[in-house]
Amino acid sequence: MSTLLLNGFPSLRLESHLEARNKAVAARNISAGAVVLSTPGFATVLLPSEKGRRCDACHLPGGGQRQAILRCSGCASYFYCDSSCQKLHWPKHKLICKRWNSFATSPAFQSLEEHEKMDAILLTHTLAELSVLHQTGGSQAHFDTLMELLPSENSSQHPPVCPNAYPSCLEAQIQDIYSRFGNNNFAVHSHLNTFAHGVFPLASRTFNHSCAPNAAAKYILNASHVVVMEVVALRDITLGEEVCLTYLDPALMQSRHQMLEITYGFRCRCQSCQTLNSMDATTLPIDASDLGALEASLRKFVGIGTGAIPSAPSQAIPRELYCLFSEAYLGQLSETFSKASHEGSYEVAQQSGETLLALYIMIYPPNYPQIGMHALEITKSRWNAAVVGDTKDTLYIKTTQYYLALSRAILDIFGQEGDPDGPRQEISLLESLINETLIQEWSVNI
Ligand SMILES: C[S@@+](CC[C@H](N)C(=O)[O-])C[C@H]1O[C@@H](n2cnc3c(N)ncnc32)[C@H](O)[C@@H]1O
Repeated sequence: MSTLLLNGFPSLRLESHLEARNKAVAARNISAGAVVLSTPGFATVLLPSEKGRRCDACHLPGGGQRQAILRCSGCASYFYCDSSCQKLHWPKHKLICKRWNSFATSPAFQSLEEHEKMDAILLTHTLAELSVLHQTGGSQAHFDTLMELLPSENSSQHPPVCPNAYPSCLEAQIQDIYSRFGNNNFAVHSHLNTFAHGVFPLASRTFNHSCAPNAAAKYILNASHVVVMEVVALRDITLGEEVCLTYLDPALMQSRHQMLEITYGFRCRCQSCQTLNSMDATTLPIDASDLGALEASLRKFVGIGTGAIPSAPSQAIPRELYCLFSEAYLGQLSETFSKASHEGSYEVAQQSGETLLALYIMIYPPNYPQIGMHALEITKSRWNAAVVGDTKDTLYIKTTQYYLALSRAILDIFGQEGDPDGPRQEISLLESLINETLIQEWSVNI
């Protein structure tokens, strides 16, 4: 069985699972921050918005300190950092280079929805990769793992594929391969911003879904290499515990249940889904001061502003707060925070930022990177307010430092992902900037 590929990862083993066929369990105690699985993308394709901005082979962004992006002179539609990335991609790309433009402008391709176009390109790249393995006699272990995945029950007819991407002997397999796409298609991100989609068969074969996962996927980009997915433990995991990823953003509180059923074919029975399902619909108060009072109770419930590390309380959520657990309200709050952080008022930014943090702490599992990223946004907003408003208030500066420390603690567990630089570098910069400003310019000692 090709899942022998898991033999290289001694902290995991597969066991049987009543509903999901198999589950990955910890074969030893795993510490928070440990990488439990590392696996290359079998095929990855850039989102249309990233075409020409990132390399089609290694997916690093061009410009800046990196070399300018080179355009393939054959099709003028694929872009590379340099000749070494072009060489890496060429065995696959040469199969489609001459046919690419007529395929991409064909009515069959153009009539597809955007997500179907991504599927068509990903399927083309998957078949081209497989063709190369056929031609070169390379190891098919990852492809075998792909074909071992559970097919979607309701997978539609496969989208059109660029001609010449595959030899005719593979024709009969295309629908079979495509039936594994729907529930095994990863969004590839850098600092949590999606820039590509990819097929990572070993990760798909290994991890089941949880709305409160204890592990998360991150992506490692290196020049002249394909993208590698690393799965990181978000907290200490004990021997025998199931290791899970989340297939959907847990913040999709009302829609995720249905999406899991439609896309992945199972009904999620986790504690978080049960709690959300039991919250009968209540509407947000229209009066701003009533809403403000509820938001303040939520912040208090989660322990925001107490100086301790906030965490989801074990007691039941008070009924009057149910109305705040809605996707619509979360979107609204996030917009308010982003607008107020950029344009003021800083008071509004602080309150909406902290309310959003309280919700994130209730929705996401401990150390989930989104919490750390948001704590960093609050830090920046508070620091801007301090600098622009010349606020040397000690309490104010202390909370800025508190949020900075919170974001570092969380993002250090997830570690570096995606593009060079990013949130952890921003945290280091902010740490020194804040210290220098406090000591040298403001003579404040905390
Ligand atoms: C990517 S596969 C996961 C690996 C799978 N356990 C296996 O043995 O190949 C996704 C499929 O696993 C099943 N699955 C994953 N998480 C589940 C869960 N929490 N509850 C029930 N079934 C689940 C569903 O059938 C889903 O479509």
